[in-house]
Amino acid sequence: MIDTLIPTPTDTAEPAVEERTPKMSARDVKVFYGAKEALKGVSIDIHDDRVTAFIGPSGCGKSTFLRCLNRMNDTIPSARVTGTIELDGEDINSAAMDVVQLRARVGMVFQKPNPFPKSIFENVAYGPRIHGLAENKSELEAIVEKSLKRAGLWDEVKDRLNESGTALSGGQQQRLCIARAIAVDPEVILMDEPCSALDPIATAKIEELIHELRGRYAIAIVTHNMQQAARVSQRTAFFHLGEMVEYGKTSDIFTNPREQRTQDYITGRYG
Ligand SMILES: Nc1ncnc2c1ncn2[C@@H]1O[C@H](COP(=O)(O)OP(=O)(O)OP(=O)(O)O)[C@@H](O)[C@H]1O
Repeated sequence: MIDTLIPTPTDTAEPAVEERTPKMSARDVKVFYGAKEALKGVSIDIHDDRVTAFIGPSGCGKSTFLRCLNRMNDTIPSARVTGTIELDGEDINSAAMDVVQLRARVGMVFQKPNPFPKSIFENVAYGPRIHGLAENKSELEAIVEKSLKRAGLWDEVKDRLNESGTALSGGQQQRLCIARAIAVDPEVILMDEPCSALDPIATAKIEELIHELRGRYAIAIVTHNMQQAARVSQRTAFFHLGEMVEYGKTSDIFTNPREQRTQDYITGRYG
């Protein structure tokens, strides 16, 4: 075992789910921004009931890869993606895939909380409404309540649902964004450094929430914070210079990595 400053990961008692079909499966995924190859052939499986963390130094391609998983790179004109990514065995880049539907099934929470400039209620109700998930007002209200409860925000906002989402604190806004993602009944939630704009107390709340949501959704999280990866995830992928260097149980990555580059990173030799 190597000496790191990382808390002991808590995934050791986790049952093996490798035998199950992965929720998402990426094979030889490359991303080019113009002529520059930012991601050099990443293959990884993402499972249900589990948090997968992507770690690595700045610019190594973590966010680029995360964005491939719900085709957010489509919004960047210079980006070109090759390789295959499947969701429940379906190719997400095929012409048959409805990208709006895909982004409901694979929701995303960004680094900076980005609620719409609308009421708290509307922030959560918008997605279910455009996806036709509620037949009437009371069904919509029930979805909003359930989503805010799952995001751990209901008690704080239930008496002010008509106030603007942007008037909430940063941590509350981020939980509102999580409620918004949950409201359309996703299967996967992608989080791109969801705590980097938050103070330690708000961060702890989001980490607790990730822990609670894990049983319901497959979660993939990009984080700069190795302690956070160790606390919240059961699987960790280490990226370096556009490659995915190592992927495995979080406890193995932080205590017994196979690759020298992973060891150098987690012991703070570079990053
Ligand atoms: N829209 C873009 N256009 C051109 N190059 C980009 C774009 N987005 C990212 N890149 C480049 O791709 C590489 C990977 O970037 P990416 O943001 O995925 O890394 P990261 O590991 O998430 O970094 P950080 O931890 O700093 O967010 C970097 O060299 C970056 O400059």
